[in-house]
Amino acid sequence: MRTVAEHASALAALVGPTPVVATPLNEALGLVLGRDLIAPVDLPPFDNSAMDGYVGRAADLPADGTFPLTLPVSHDIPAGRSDGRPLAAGTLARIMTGAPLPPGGEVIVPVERTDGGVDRVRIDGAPAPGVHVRRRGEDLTAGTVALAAGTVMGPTQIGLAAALGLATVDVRRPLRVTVLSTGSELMPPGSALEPGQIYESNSPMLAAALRAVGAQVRIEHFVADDVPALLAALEQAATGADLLLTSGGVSAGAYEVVKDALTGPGGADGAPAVDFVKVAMQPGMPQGAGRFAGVPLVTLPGNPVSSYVSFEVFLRPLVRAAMGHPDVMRPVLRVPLADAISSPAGKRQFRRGHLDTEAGTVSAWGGPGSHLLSWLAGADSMIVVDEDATSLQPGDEVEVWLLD
Ligand SMILES: Nc1nc2c(c(=O)[nH]1)N[C@H]1C(S)=C(S)[C@@H](COP(=O)(O)OP(=O)(O)OC[C@H]3O[C@@H](n4cnc5c(N)ncnc54)[C@H](O)[C@@H]3O)O[C@H]1N2
Ligand code: MOO
Repeated sequence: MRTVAEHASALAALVGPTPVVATPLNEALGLVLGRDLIAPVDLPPFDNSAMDGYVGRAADLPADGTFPLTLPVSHDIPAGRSDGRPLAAGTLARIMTGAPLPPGGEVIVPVERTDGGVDRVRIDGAPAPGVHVRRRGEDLTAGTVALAAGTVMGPTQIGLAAALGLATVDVRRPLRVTVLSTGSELMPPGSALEPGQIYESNSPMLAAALRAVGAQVRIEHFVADDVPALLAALEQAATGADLLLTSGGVSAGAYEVVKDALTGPGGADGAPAVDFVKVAMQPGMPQGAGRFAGVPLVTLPGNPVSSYVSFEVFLRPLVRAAMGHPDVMRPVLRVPLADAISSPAGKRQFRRGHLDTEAGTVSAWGGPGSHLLSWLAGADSMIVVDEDATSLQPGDEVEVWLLD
């Protein structure tokens, strides 16, 4: 049996980083910069006022001068005025927040320290020159690194890139994943179920989980346990995909369509193109990985909880790494258990968890069965029990992964 770490390494070897592409800013949320973003302009781009008020010359408005003092207002400088009209000696200009300082203007008097006059204004006191002035380049200087390669483009990083006048940023593009579920018992939503049939839930769940980490997902219509039909569906699924993801059909019985279709030589050297393996974990033991038509392929077990846990353990880190994320793991805590749990010897167990933030404990949420989808949907965490632990008591500390 493979360890969890061994299978994770096998998958990592299969899927490389996505290319860095110029991407429109409004499509960059959550994507990772592939190279340093160099500021093309200064921020702020020019000296400007931080206050609505009046701007004067230092010689006309000495901070230790005699106030009140009344001076003529020569002109208005609203934000956006660009003619650069100089400030005549012995006058003030009305200036608004964000408007450029006129040549000669050094002292900003907030409107609150004046009578607010339009043609002439009474000044009740003057700050020192430079106070309330936002200097060109004081936030960022043109030619320096605004955002380093590896930065995740969140709302504030997008704001900064926009302020620098950039329409696109060079980010690793989303990984393109095609999801394909298998099983003759599976039915689409809205259909009437015959005995033995169930509604298909893995592809919507896996697609949503993949989209939540920024992947671009296509769902191929799920296929029956029929090898030619699966091969045809995989051919279609492989077009334009960076990764193929199947669920179901990989365990030990008959009618294991994924295993049946993909076992046997397929690699260039006659080696199997897909390895079907057992991983020492519960749930999620039967796994597979390889290539189909040259495209990396990961085969997940069909039980819904097994499929989702496999996503958390293997796919989520894989997708995040391919997209250049600095952090591929969920936030991890060490938390004491509220109740006893048991775990199979020699397997890493992933139990659905529920945190009690007041008590500072975690409980197993539902049993270990890999069909218990409703308990999975109610869990806020995953409890990870090491391979060598078989019986844990209340108060024992366990590793807990925080889910969204
Ligand atoms: N004799 C053995 N039987 C099983 C073993 C074993 O080692 N020996 N392993 C068990 C484990 S562990 C798992 S996990 C499952 C994996 O089975 P498959 O990957 O072949 O999945 P299926 O047999 O196709 O389905 C299992 C189960 O999940 C339901 N399912 C499948 N796909 C979907 C879907 N898209 N949406 C909703 N539900 C789905 C399916 O109806 C089955 O109930 O094998 C054990 N058996
Ligand atoms: O490993 Mo299966 O995934 O236990 O249910």
